[in-house]
Amino acid sequence: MIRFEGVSRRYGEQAAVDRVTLEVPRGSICVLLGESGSGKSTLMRMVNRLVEPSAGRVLVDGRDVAGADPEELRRGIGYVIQSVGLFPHWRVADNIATVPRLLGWEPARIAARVETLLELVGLEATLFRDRFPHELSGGQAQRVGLARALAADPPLLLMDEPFSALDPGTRRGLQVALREIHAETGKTILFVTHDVEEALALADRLAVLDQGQLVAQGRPAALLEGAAQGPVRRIFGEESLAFHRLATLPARSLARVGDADALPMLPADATLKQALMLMLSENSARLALPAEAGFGGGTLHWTDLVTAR
Ligand SMILES: Nc1ncnc2c1ncn2[C@@H]1O[C@H](COP(=O)(O)OP(=O)(O)OP(=O)(O)O)[C@@H](O)[C@H]1O
Repeated sequence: MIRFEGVSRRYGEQAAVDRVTLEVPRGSICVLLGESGSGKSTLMRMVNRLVEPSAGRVLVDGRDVAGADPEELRRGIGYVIQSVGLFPHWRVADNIATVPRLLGWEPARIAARVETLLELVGLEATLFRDRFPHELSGGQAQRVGLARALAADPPLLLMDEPFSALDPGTRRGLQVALREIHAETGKTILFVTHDVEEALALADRLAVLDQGQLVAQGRPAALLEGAAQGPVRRIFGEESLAFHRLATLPARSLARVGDADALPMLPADATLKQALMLMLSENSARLALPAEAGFGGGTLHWTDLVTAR
């Protein structure tokens, strides 16, 4: 879907992005992770031509974006940023309808689309449609921003630290909402964050940037397998690596057959990190895992979890 081929971006002597080659498969959530100044936003903004590469090229669906008309390109790519950027004097519905209007959709089709999108992002249409941006909380505004980016049903979404200004609870809620929307719509999503937990909560694939260079890429579990070295070790935090690794593994991978009666119950798709958190909060060294298609259910034991590799 997106292919960066040896792309660099220089500002004077400095390479903000340095010879990055990376493929983002169709339908995946690929997270660009790195410390502040590592080049994440610069790399992402090459996709919708807010930044032009000094070298290399960016392909979307096999086509070099350098040959596309920037306005037209951007209309086909959803873009969500931290500051949301809603038009303050427009109601929520009008904000969401920005691109469909530009595309000349009929009013009835636009109104129906706005309703669908508000529901999709978890906002009741009758309550929110006619509000102005200043009548929304930060989390609600970000949901509207997401609805606006999805309005014309673009196959690709670029999301640049969209949840960074929100409190931890709201942020987790939006991460869950985004995963659900992704499962429902199958969009390809390129997501920038410097937050390791957010990256692991969202990513099908991770691309780790350090000083403009791509230093690791792949599935989160593979990336954190064994002893991560160098910048990856630093970015994930040496003392937290084992904990983060638990977030990449399904709880059911360590399930034993056993009597689960009266034990605290995990969701079927929980990770080992969620299991550890539930054990701590419930003061229970054992948990139950529900049966699901292809899995007969079972129990999870603290001793297995702490010795997991
Ligand atoms: N227009 C510009 N002119 C000069 N330098 C720039 C410009 N844009 C970015 N840079 C530099 O390029 C480097 C990478 O910036 P970028 O914004 O891509 O990093 P980032 O990883 O997204 O950081 P953050 O998480 O803080 O947003 C930084 O050192 C930044 O100062």
